[in-house]
Amino acid sequence: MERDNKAEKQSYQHLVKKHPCFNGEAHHKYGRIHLPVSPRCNIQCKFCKRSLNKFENRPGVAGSILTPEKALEVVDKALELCPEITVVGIAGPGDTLATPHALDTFQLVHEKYPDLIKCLSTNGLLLRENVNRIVKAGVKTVTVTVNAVDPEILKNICSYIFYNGQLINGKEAALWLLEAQLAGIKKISERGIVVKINTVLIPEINNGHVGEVARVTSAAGASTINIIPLIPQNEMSDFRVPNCEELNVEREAAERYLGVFRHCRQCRADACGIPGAEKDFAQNLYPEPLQSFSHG
Ligand SMILES: C[S@@+](CC[C@H](N)C(=O)[O-])C[C@H]1O[C@@H](n2cnc3c(N)ncnc32)[C@H](O)[C@@H]1O
Ligand code: SF4
Ligand code: SF4
Repeated sequence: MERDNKAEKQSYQHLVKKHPCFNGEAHHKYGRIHLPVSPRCNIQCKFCKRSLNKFENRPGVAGSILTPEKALEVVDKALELCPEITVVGIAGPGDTLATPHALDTFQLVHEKYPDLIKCLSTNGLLLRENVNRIVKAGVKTVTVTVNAVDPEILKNICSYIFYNGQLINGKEAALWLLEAQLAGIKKISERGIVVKINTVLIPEINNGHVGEVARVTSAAGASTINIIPLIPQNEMSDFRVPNCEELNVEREAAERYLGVFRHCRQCRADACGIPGAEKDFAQNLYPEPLQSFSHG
């Protein structure tokens, strides 16, 4: 058993050493490409506004939506432009498990580039039922966005979920989502996948609660947390951005339970290059005009 733990620890360290978004030291050295293949979502976070455009620099935005086959071509080109890329990530613009395109894409990328780290970001609603497919597609790191672990708080962040053909809202939606997220984190971490939590810090809604998010998700199997400041959008466009002190308070509370990643740049869903570097290669990859959200 001890040997297994040691081997697990070594493989974890080997993996995160080259992942710019799980490890602060790798952040300035290695690159990632986000493939925008997932147009739709199965829940509605009150702060999220998905858009197709070339000018906004934030999550939920991409210039176009790619098919899995086109995404593979984009990886070929990206590796030529930026050989520092070690991670192929899919982070929207919608949810990666709401449509099959992300897992189809990872499967194609894994067949051609088995050594690249595949990283999937999800709200977790459909995580537990997709564990086998995720593992088979070569995914090694999963980010689950968990904004609260108390349904009374979560119901103020998530308007509704669409689950098993049913639209559910309010506290019931929060309870379903939370149950799915924790069961999914547990199941996927038991398969050796490294799990990071994303928590959007929303002043007056979930501040003072992120330590609890870290405690509960750590017990479920997560290893790292990324606490990201709210970008006021959509139903939360009148909210304020948390200040540095508020962010630090939550990071310190979370650090008791999980490693804290402090370098997030809140990238677009089609970012390409070393996070935070001046040059983003997306403009070289997508010279063509915008496409619509059609292949959902
Ligand atoms: C656009 S989502 C796509 C992946 C997946 N649906 C999820 O929610 O994890 C990627 C990340 O962006 C974050 N995000 C979206 N809108 C945001 C906003 N207005 N402010 C801060 N973070 C935001 C989400 O919470 C999530 O962690
Ligand atoms: S789960 Fe992700 S894509 Fe869906 S609404 Fe929330 S932040 Fe946006
Ligand atoms: S959004 Fe944050 S975690 Fe994701 S690629 Fe950018 S810097 Fe890394």
